[in-house]
Amino acid sequence: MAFIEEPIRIAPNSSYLVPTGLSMAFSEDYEVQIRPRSGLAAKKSITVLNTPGTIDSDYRGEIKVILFNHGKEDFLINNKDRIAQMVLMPVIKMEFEETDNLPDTLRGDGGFGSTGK
Ligand SMILES: O=c1ccn([C@H]2C[C@H](O)[C@@H](COP(=O)(O)OP(=O)(O)OP(=O)(O)O)O2)c(=O)[nH]1
Repeated sequence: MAFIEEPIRIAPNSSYLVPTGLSMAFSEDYEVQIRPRSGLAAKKSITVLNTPGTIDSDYRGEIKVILFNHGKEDFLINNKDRIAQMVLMPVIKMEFEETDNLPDTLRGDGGFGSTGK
């Protein structure tokens, strides 16, 4: 069944919420991540805007892919085109504990280029 009846056109410098026609259920110990395809990025400057997109284990709606066209030409999507890739990833659950004191490290609060180029 075609869920993209008409080709989708993404203009340069624009994003589009692309329907996949897919819904899924999986264990709550996992998430699904949506990632760009490197070929589309390298050749057409098409990427996934929110990469990696998160599909929660309790989500039952249609999975959608937020594509962004960084290129100079319109990007056309037809039914069954391969526009992104999904990866099943384990989720590590943790509990937070509030404190005023963190253990010391050499780095301390240095970041954002503090170690040089
Ligand atoms: O690229 C994406 C990202 C998310 N979703 C769906 C599945 C996901 O489980 C749900 C919520 O995503 P997320 O948690 O990233 O969104 P939010 O902005 O935090 O919204 P919410 O308040 O619904 O959690 O939307 C997609 O279909 N594609």
